[in-house]
Amino acid sequence: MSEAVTRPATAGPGLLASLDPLLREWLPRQRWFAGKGRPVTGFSLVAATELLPAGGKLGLYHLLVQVHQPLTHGTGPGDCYQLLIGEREALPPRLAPALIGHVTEGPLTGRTVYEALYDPRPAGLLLEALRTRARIGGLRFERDPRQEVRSGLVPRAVTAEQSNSSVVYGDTFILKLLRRIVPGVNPDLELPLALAREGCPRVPAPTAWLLAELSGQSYVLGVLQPYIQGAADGWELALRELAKGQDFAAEARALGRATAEVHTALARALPTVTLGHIQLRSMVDGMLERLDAAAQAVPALRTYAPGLRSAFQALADLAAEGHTWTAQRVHGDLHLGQCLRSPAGGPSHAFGSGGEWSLIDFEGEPARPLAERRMPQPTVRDVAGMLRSFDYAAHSVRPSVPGWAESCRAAYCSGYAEIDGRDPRNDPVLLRAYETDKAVYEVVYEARHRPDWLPVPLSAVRRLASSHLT
Ligand SMILES: Nc1ncnc2c1ncn2[C@@H]1O[C@H](COP(=O)(O)OP(=O)(O)O)[C@@H](O)[C@H]1O
Ligand SMILES: O=P(O)(O)O[C@H]1O[C@H](CO)[C@@H](O[C@H]2O[C@H](CO)[C@@H](O)[C@H](O)[C@H]2O)[C@H](O)[C@H]1O
Repeated sequence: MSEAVTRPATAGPGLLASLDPLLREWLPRQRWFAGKGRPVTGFSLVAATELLPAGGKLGLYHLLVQVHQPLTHGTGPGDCYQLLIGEREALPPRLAPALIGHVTEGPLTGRTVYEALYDPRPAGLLLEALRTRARIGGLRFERDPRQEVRSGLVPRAVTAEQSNSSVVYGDTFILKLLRRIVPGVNPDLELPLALAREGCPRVPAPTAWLLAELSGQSYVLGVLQPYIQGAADGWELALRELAKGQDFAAEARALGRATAEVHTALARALPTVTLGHIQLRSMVDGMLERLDAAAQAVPALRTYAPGLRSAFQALADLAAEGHTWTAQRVHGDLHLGQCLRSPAGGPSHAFGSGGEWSLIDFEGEPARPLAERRMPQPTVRDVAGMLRSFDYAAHSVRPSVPGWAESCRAAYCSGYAEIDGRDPRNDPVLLRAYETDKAVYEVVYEARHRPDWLPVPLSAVRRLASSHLT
């Protein structure tokens, strides 16, 4: 493994010529590929780092690749993706699912290339580099010096549906490699670090992270954090209870408390601002623009657009009357799948007693620009995300359990108020606007990624478009 920290970072010329035809076919099939539905017309190499030399038993490249695609609106440089590419003479059967293809062009002709994150040796090499705080070409492997990482922890790929890709090491750490990368500070590292500084026990503190320095710009490529052993996510737990016809209100209330604890710590750690008329107007304009774009992309949304617009307009009207709201850094894409509960009485690392809720994945909505994801926002945004999630769970089981979502939604808001002192339901116009914005996002997300699920957010759209405030 020592070669990871000593090998110079140069990738052979023509590498992309070998990979191009294979990536065109493979990339759009990946869950984390954000450009689905638009043809891939080419690639350019942003950076290539040779982690193990090509042509031997196992060659390994860390690549940042820009994918050329026609954009929906205008032109642009195309999204940049992080890839860890292995190349061998042949793949052992255990790696068959990781196959990208057999190379027929360029310098790797005759070799087999594959997704190397799912191969224990390359995955182990990344951990070793983080452990030893290696510098390899433009790659900087950083570690919190107060947190130790044992060498030799056995890697295992996470197979869950993800927007990025993760590997668990010895049930001790989990490394998330970000797939679509953008220059700048990534909230998925920034916010957990800030929360760790505040001593907030609700979020696993980053142990180590991977950065790239390219042409004077910094990119966050990955984050290693303690793995919560035996944890179940809120989505799994909710569906389990629903299947038994069981109420989930006590857990929902605990989740409301956990959310408020994280919000309180974020407000202490990072600046808060007051949103006045001008900021509110531009926020509402953003919501209206997203709705228009969504209605363009998903025809089923069009008939509800006037009703949905009224939810945003009501917020603009309040702002025009002089109402102001406090904004702060928030999670930005909070839903049941982002909440992990450690087993009662079981191991939970440094997270206090067993059976506690933790929040993960502070990346925000991956499709939104980084600057927008890092802007202070009303905390109601996260609350709305969770309320939507209870609704999602209730709509995804048959037979339905009457009143289940409503009881969770109420309990969650009560739990939130127990910590924060303010009940999100006391701000109905703001809450409806954010729930509507989220449901519109979900319609687009489902149309793009899981068309069978489209009826779930559409049912909320129907409700939100016709709900009139009393
Ligand atoms: N600290 C952790 N402990 C245990 N499991 C985790 C932890 N962080 C993430 N996971 C698991 O990995 C999955 C993906 O993590 P997440 O941060 O949501 O990635 P993505 O941004 O790719 O969706 C989660 O759904 C969860 O099951
Ligand atoms: O994978 P991410 O955490 O980045 O989030 C994206 O995918 C989510 C689905 O996996 C999506 O969430 C939507 O579906 C969930 C059920 O699968 C539900 O609990 C959420 O409330 C609903 O928004 C999320 O929106 C998307 O950004």
